[in-house]
Amino acid sequence: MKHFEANFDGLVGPTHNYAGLSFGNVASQSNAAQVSNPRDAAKQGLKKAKALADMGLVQGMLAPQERPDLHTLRRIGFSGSDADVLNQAAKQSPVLLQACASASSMWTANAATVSPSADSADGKLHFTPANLVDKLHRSIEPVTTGNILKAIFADTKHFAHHEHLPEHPTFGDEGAANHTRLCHNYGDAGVEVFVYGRSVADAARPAPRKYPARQTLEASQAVARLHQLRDSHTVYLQQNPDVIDQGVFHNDVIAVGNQNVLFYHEQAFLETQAKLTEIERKMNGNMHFIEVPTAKVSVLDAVKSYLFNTQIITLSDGNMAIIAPTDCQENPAVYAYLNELVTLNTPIKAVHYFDVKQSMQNGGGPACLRLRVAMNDAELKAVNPNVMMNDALFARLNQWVDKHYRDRLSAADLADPQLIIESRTALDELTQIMQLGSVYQFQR
Ligand SMILES: NCCC[C@H](NC(=O)CCC(=O)O)C(=O)O
Repeated sequence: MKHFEANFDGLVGPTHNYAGLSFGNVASQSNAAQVSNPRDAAKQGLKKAKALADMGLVQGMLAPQERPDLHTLRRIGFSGSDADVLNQAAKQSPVLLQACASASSMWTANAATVSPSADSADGKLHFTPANLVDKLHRSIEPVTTGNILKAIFADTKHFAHHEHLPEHPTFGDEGAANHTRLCHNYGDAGVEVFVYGRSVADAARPAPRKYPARQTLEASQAVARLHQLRDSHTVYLQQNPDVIDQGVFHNDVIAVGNQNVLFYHEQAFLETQAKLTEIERKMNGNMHFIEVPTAKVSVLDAVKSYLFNTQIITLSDGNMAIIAPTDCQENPAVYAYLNELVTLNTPIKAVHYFDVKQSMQNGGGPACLRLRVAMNDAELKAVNPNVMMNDALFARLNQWVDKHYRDRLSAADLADPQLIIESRTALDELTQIMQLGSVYQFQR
């Protein structure tokens, strides 16, 4: 039986826009009110996904969500026809309309936490959608995310789906962005590293002062229980609150792992040495810890370039490659570091750069755009094949984007009643392309 890591990228939705909704996310805040290009955004993402499929990786796509979310707008008291609801919201509270119109589900690293069958006591592959309670615009994602995941990973013999955690700050959960699974071979029981920003129960632990810590220890522990992980193969690690205050709103902005490689910034964690020792012990040794010193790359440069929001992938020859945003090439310190990294004696031998600027401008790099699912042949056979990337799907989705997406979207456009009609028409067609059934409110 073959074991490997599959990546499921978020297809960027038709309402991709810059609304400055994410306090603590520097790019989101600094690009607020810029005009976006949803068509380019979707195509940049598709290109990256296709390139990984062409490199031999198993690559799927996850469908975007219905936006503007009229169901939520009605739930908070806007009424009448769809056009009335949008019009009232735009007049009375543009920020609520923006929160209900974000295409933020594109960052599927925040869709869910995933534990492969090799790690869980019942031998199933587990999914828990993230509740994303820290941000209003993201807190409305988990129900539809769960519907989409169930439509793709439907077979209950292989896949276990949990409800998102209770919607309270105690259980602030950001999904895979704060979770890294390490292993020697993908089929071996791995070590699941949960990185949290604060502990609710242990208020004595340090916490950020300026920006929110989105992930709590309590949420990480709950997910580990649901996924039936063993303590002997689980590590809880606290993010350094000082870097959260410098814009590291998720752990995947400052660290990334693959197999026995952990690539992270010197300032990423608290109690770094003790925790790395625990990881090394639970992995039974043979780890590659690649620590990037501040002297070579500052936290500021890491946040700007998204050096750590890269994907580390294993190629068929066993070597690893980094999938980086072109922003890393444009930052001299980071580019110099990456050029040096491939010459060092680590499994990482190459870096490939992709332009994902439409997403980057909202604080989402290559790693944010994908949900990793380590699996085996038998499990892959049970996955809905219509979401898997290949020449035909790539061509079909590019046509679909050309047909339905706008090439510019500003805040004012979000109230345009035509936008919701376009979005629903597009998504209805997409659910047929991907054979997802009725996953959206407007289809139920
Ligand atoms: N993993 C990357 C997530 C980026 C995402 N940005 C946003 O939602 C910005 C949306 C806006 O400001 O329009 C976030 O902060 O959760």
